[in-house]
Amino acid sequence: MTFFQYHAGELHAEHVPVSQIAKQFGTPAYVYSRAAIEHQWHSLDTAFGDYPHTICYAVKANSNIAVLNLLAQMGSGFDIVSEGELRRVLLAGGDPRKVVFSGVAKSTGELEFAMRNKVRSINIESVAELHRVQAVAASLDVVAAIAIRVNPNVDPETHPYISTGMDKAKFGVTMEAAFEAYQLAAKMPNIEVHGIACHIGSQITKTSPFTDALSIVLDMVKRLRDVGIQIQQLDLGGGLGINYHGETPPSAQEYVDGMLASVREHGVDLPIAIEPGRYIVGNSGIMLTQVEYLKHNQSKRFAIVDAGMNDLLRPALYQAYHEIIPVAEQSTSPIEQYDVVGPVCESADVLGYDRELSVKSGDLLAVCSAGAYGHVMSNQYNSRPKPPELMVDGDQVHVIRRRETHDELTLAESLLP
Ligand SMILES: Cc1ncc(COP(=O)(O)O)c(C=O)c1O
Ligand SMILES: N[C@@H](CCCC[NH3+])C(=O)O
Repeated sequence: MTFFQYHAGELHAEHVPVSQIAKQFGTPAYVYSRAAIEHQWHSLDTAFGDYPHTICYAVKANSNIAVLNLLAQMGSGFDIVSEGELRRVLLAGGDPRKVVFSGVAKSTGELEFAMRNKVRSINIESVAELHRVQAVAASLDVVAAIAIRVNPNVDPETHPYISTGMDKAKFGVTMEAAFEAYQLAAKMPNIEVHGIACHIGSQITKTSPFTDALSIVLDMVKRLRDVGIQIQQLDLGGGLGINYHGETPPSAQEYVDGMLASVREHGVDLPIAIEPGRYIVGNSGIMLTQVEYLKHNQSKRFAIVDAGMNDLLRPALYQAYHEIIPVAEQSTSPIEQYDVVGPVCESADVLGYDRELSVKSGDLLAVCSAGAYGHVMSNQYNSRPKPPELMVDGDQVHVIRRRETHDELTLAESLLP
């Protein structure tokens, strides 16, 4: 189901013509669909049926407080990786008792903040961190609930930059070290062993890496049981992929069914938490951009647009493919093959190579599947203000982050005395 569709030759976001959004708010701009976000979240939630579960949306994928608020209202929990993300969750009305805290480098200050706000679980990524968590909890005179994020050494078969569950990755604790770390944690006075966590990577388009990792996790849960350590929650991470360019990832139901079959088979039917990010917001957003100039040389044609790698980094960083489609379906311009490039002074500033487009200067284009790891990874390189974020809800458009101004770009800077 898509909430971005053509009607009468015009791309719409829900009921709003996208050209109208561009006219009112300018370009570049991120446009999200509320109904799409809700649909994706519900599809995962209902897939669990009455099996005890918490969906801990991965805030890093899109951390706009309006998005978080929407999810909090639906009952979502959150996966965070920093104090900043926890502050956003709290601002958005999220429940800290449904928050899991991941990340390899949690500072003492961040741990204090998380403990003061009573997050559900601190997902420990090293033995050194376990010692720090014990020390911080003791200094606050609290008991911190933890999970150990294990690294099952499973290949998620995705881009190497977004693979996290193999032994060469910095994430998590190897299985052998985790078994020992749990026994150490069980003896620590200010630690409560709550769960086990595992996240093997992102944009995973097959079920097998998830079930392979899960069966390793479940074996560990049973081993821990045998030494008297009772795990209360399985946090199975995020990573479910989406369709950017013809991928066919498992559906929410297939993904969840795979998990439930596995836990039942192992006799370990504990409550499950998952940490989906991309699946919920990825295809719920587009980035709108306008063609500034067309240009060609002997070997290439370029459609030079007003959005660059600073606005959407994924193509430059991961060679990620995002569909680029015209906002007006019909055009009188000839169809040509273009590299769609941005204004930034870098050769990697390409949103898409060799795209068949019929465009002229002034035309609007939509860069699809931009709702996850889009605005959150944007930056002001080349002193370019960040684009606005707009949320369409039926026939309404809400500004959920206004366009940054040029004045704001230098606000935190000062001249030498
Ligand atoms: C610990 C953790 N949880 C959840 C996610 C969300 O991943 P995705 O957006 O692929 O669902 C990530 C990012 O890969 C992560 O590092
Ligand atoms: N930023 C990545 C995903 C990273 C996931 C973080 N654990 C992307 O855009 O695909």
